[in-house]
Amino acid sequence: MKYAQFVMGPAGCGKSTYCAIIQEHFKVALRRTCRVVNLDPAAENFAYDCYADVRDLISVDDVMEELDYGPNGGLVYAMEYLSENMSWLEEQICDALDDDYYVFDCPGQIELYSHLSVMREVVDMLQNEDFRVAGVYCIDVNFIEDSAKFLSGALSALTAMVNLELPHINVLTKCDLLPEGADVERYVEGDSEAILSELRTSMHPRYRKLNVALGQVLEEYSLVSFVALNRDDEAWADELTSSVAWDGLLGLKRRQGAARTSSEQNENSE
Ligand SMILES: Nc1nc2c(ncn2[C@@H]2O[C@H](COP(=O)(O)OP(=O)(O)OP(=O)(O)O)[C@@H](O)[C@H]2O)c(=O)[nH]1
Repeated sequence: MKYAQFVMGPAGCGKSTYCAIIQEHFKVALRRTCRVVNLDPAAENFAYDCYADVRDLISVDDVMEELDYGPNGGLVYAMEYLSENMSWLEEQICDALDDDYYVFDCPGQIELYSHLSVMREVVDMLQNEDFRVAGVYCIDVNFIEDSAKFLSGALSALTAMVNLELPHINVLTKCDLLPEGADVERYVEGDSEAILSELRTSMHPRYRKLNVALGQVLEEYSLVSFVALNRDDEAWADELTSSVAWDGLLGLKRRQGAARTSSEQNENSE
């Protein structure tokens, strides 16, 4: 079994930063390699060591220049090109061994998770190659400025979850930007009642039934809760590996055990 995280979320929410943190955590704390694959043909730069880059196959800049497309049309064209050339991605992961760990830095456009099929095709391909894949959906703290924004962020996470049918974890990024005393707990703990009660006062009564129904949907999918990430908090990544939910979905703790065992074996044999 090989492992992969599919890191998704709206543009600029901190996906690449999350990938860089995870890669560093694997290196320093788990003493393991984590291969990060960039799947965003519009990416400009990232802080991680990139193992494979979709821009070697096609980039949005090339599509815009050669076909005179705009950035959104260019992104869709590039991702459809990837879909038609899935063998390129297969080649990038064909040397993956049992227990290897990959993280895929995905583009943010919601179309890719609502009605276009390419991301699902990538997941299917990985699963066929014996990867256990988990979805990690990032939204940043802008989405918790009020409950209506949070609802829209949670629904976009739900869109990705139902389309990819992956075990799914939400991450609330950029928590260092929260104002002092901000009430983040109700989002992190998944207190849908508190969120609905705020919506009751902030939105027109005509939306009340709809909001209650949406709250129920999110709760039933366990989508209200988020793991809070502050890139400057070094303890975060450690907490991640010791969390039962993360371990169960992402296979991290087991891998840590495996890493220790193999390094102990090395020490013993020296
Ligand atoms: N303050 C703060 N800024 C962050 C954090 N994470 C990311 N950023 C900043 O947010 C911006 C976007 O971060 P990225 O990691 O590139 O976000 P992304 O989702 O990969 O962006 P796209 O690939 O363009 O969709 C960058 O300027 C980051 O430095 C964080 O935890 N705190």
